[in-house]
Amino acid sequence: MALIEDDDMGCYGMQVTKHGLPAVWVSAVAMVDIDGRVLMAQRPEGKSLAGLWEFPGGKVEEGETPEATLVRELHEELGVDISESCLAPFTFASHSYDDFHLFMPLYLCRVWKGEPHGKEGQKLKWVYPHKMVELPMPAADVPLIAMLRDFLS
Ligand SMILES: Nc1nc2c([nH]c(=O)n2[C@H]2C[C@H](O)[C@@H](COP(=O)(O)OP(=O)(O)OP(=O)(O)O)O2)c(=O)[nH]1
Repeated sequence: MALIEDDDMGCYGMQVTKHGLPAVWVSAVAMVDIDGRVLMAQRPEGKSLAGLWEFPGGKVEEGETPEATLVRELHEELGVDISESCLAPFTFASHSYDDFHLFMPLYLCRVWKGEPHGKEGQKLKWVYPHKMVELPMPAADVPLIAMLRDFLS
């Protein structure tokens, strides 16, 4: 007998939290350079949370693993190629915005091919974790800063 019935699971991407918010799964990565700096990208005008600095990544599409999302997103957004085997699970964010609940695994990656550049016009910045508090970031990301600082410094 299945431990969890299909009806209990709901359709992928249609889950709701107890507060009635739709669950949105986003996969994100802290790309770490040789100096221990992390690549941050600024959300462009016209998007939600515009102007805030975020970890590269994006929404997990139906049928995708979070690792596959990052391989796709980093290629599309930054023009870099990564291998799934170079993605180390690090931590996650779980945060209720007004209209959805974000679940966001955060990976670490130290190896990639190519020089990251904002293919969609987004600004990029390499930031030491102890300087991240100075950057405006999405609310979901704020608890992740201390974890990166502790781990990387
Ligand atoms: N990539 C990324 N997204 C984040 C982070 N923190 C955070 O709250 N988010 C949110 C912003 C977006 O609502 C969502 C990512 O969506 P997305 O980047 O794939 O798509 P999008 O800009 O078109 O999103 P949207 O305008 O439809 O909200 O996750 C982060 O560190 N990295």
